[in-house]
Amino acid sequence: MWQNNLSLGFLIGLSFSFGFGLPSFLKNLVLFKECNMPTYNGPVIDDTPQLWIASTGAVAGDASQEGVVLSRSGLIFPNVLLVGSQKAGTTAVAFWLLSLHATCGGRTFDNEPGYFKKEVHFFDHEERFRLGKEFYARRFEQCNSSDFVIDATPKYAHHAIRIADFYRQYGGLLSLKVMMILREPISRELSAYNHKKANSVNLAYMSKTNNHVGRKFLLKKNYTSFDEYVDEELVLDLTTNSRNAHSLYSTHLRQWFDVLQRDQIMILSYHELITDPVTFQRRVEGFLGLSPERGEYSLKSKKNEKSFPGKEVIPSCLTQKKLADIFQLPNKDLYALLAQKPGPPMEQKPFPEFEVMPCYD
Ligand SMILES: Nc1ncnc2c1ncn2[C@@H]1O[C@H](COP(=O)(O)OS(=O)(=O)O)[C@@H](OP(=O)(O)O)[C@H]1O
Repeated sequence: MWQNNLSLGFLIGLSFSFGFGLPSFLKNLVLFKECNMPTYNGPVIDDTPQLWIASTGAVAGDASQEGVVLSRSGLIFPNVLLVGSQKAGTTAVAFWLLSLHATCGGRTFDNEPGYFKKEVHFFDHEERFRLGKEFYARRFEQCNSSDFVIDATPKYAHHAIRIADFYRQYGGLLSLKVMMILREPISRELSAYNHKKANSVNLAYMSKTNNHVGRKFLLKKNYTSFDEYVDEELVLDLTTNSRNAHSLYSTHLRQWFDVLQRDQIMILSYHELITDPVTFQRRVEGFLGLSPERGEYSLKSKKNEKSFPGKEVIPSCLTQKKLADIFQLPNKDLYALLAQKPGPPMEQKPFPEFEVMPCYD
């Protein structure tokens, strides 16, 4: 299968087509000329597009001691962002990635909720963003020997412009890699509803979650069903393109495509994650330049089977039809956008159209 050979072939092909000898580019890590960190003795590279190629040279488990990802300001920021979509398997993918030797995630302070290690919520939480670059970088100080520093905050999908401005200002924009997993919108919305419902009914969880720091994922009111939630809240969010319109993917992707080179962005399919996790994993490995995992933890398809009062596993056909009508044009727009702007070689082409889940009458 081409996917199985993708990572190595891609690395070798790119390295030679861009004039990098394989051994040297494996050593080259992202560093910017303004940076003056005493711990780094490797090459100083300007912030040019070639850096993207250089940074793909890292090999899982081969994170050298000099493998520091430094920004122009001398601070460590993530060089890999998994920006969503919310409820599209980002936790499973982040846990897999963070289990590899070459990767490093955030750490938490004070009484921040534990899941802030996976999702740092810097760009999407105003009060955290206002604390500035040092606040963000402090969470990654322990990553100074990692090739890949990862923040997997699903709500970053909405914040392309802010994120690009930040990296443009402090360095690293051209070597940043962004991944986004897309899930059929109605099932994504149902999953989000269930998540909010679970948190709303689970008082123990709520009291554990730090109210001040963690923005809670709760229902605005105690809806009795997905139908009611759709009618009273979701339709309005979607038709007004509110900040909760997470499933209007093309709107967000257009912004990402404007601020980054298309090859810096990998669009992945949730359907593939659940039906063929090995191929999904190979794509991510190829994109990041990780060698296919060597006995390390691998990505597995594992649905959340937790049950709680009020959980709904399929929507009513009436509600599904209502949402299908709303998503029809945005989905078409998404397929056209992805066809028009093809991504890195390991991305699925054409991007598979979403399959609607079963419903009940
Ligand atoms: N490994 C794996 N394979 C396939 N599917 C998985 C996997 N892990 C989680 N899931 C399903 O993904 C949904 C949760 O997505 P996220 O982790 O992105 O949620 S969150 O945004 O971080 O809250 C949630 O979907 P629903 O079960 O439909 O709610 C999970 O079941």
